[in-house]
Order: sequence, then C-alpha cells, then structure tokens
Amino acid sequence: MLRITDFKKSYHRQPVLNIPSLHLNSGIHWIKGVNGSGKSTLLKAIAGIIDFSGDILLEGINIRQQPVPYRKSVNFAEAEPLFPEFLTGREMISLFTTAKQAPPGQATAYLERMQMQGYLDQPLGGYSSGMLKKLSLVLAFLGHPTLILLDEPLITLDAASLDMLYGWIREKHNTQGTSFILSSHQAIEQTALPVSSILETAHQTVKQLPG
Ligand SMILES: Nc1ncnc2c1ncn2[C@@H]1O[C@H](COP(=O)(O)OP(=O)(O)OP(=O)(O)O)[C@@H](O)[C@H]1O
Repeated sequence: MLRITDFKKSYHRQPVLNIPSLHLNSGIHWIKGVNGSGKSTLLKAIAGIIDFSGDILLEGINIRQQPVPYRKSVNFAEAEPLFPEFLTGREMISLFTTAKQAPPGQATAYLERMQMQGYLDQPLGGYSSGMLKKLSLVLAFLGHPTLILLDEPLITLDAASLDMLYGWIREKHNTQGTSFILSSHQAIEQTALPVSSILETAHQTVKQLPG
C-alpha cells in the first residue's frame, strides 16, 4: 500500500528522520515514539505537506511525479488542527466535501453521529479544542481516500466520541479497504482496533513491529 525509500528529513540542517526503506501493507498502523522522535514529521511528509528527500509511493502513485492524484488519495487530521477562525464548521465541511468529492449525505451522517449539528454555524474561533478535534476528524473521513493519517486522534475526545471514532475506523477499513496510520502516546487495545503493525520512531528512524 505505502512504500517509502531513501527518506531523509532535516529541519535547519538538523537531521530528524532517515528511513532507508519502509513498506506498509493495507491495514491499520499505529505509530508511537517519545516526544520529538518524528511521528508528526513522518505523517506530514506522507500527507504531502512538508518537503523531504526520497520517495513515497501510495498504491504505486508517486508523491512527486503525480502530486494531484496522490493528494486525492490521502486525508490527514493534524494533532492540533488550525482553521481560519472566521469560517464556520459548516463552511469547512462544504469546502472539504467539494475538494474530496464526498458523496451527498456523507458529511451529515458523520456530523450527526458526533452530535455536532448544534454548533456547526458558529465561527471556528469559538470552538473548544475537543470541538475542533471532532471537526478535523470528520474532515479526514470525507471522500474515499486510500489512506487516512490521524495525528494524535485520541487526545481531547470524550469517551463517547472516542468509541465513535474507533467504530468509524473499523467501518471505513472493513467496508472500503481504507488504510490508517495513527499516532498515539496511549496504547491502542486490539479489542478497540485491529492493529496490523506498530511503527516506532526512535534514533532518527522508524522500526516496524508486528501488531
Ligand atoms: N517546523 C519545525 N522546525 C524545526 N524543527 C522542527 C519543526 N517541526 C519539528 N521539528 C523538530 O523535529 C523533531 C521531530 O518533531 P515531531 O513533531 O515530528 O516529533 P513527534 O514525535 O511528533 O513529537 P510529539 O510526540 O511531541 O508530538 C523535533 O526535534 C522537533 O523539534
């Protein structure tokens, strides 16, 4: 599903990640590692929003040579989402529905299940961190991506929303074959999510362990 080769990333000439080769099969992958070990950097590179050297291919689509089809195949929810404060939740949903060519009714179903209808018309500047998190997660599920990247999706969610999110991941994976890479500092129980592999960032590289 995802193939990374000769990957190198530095910030201000300071090396952060060096991954000679990494191949992920279709599945749900959990990325863990201590603070500052490079989890967000790896997810942002796979999402195509930061520069790096090397190659990333998703189902054979090269991030550099075919950037538009590649970006259409990947959805990303950041750890601490930042949205324009003057837009409403409904406007963000509308933008992403168009950009991701989401089928009619898809967003509404997610919004109802997360009980977000009551504040969708408020400007995002007034959203709490949990409300922003839920919005970013709904946006990441829109359309039919091959891969969904979720950076720290579990933080700031209440227990009911967390159960809902686990259900969405299982459902999207089982019904559409969507793969996931999600970072989390807290352990993910196999009963909540069937984890195919664990990726551990340490010593400027990534080690893959069985799930
Ligand atoms: N924009 C940036 N400019 C400079 N250095 C950065 C930048 N972003 C990340 N870094 C550095 O890269 C390294 C990896 O950071 P990254 O955010 O990827 O780690 P992380 O594993 O996601 O951390 P955390 O668990 O704390 O979220 C850190 O040393 C960090 O200081």
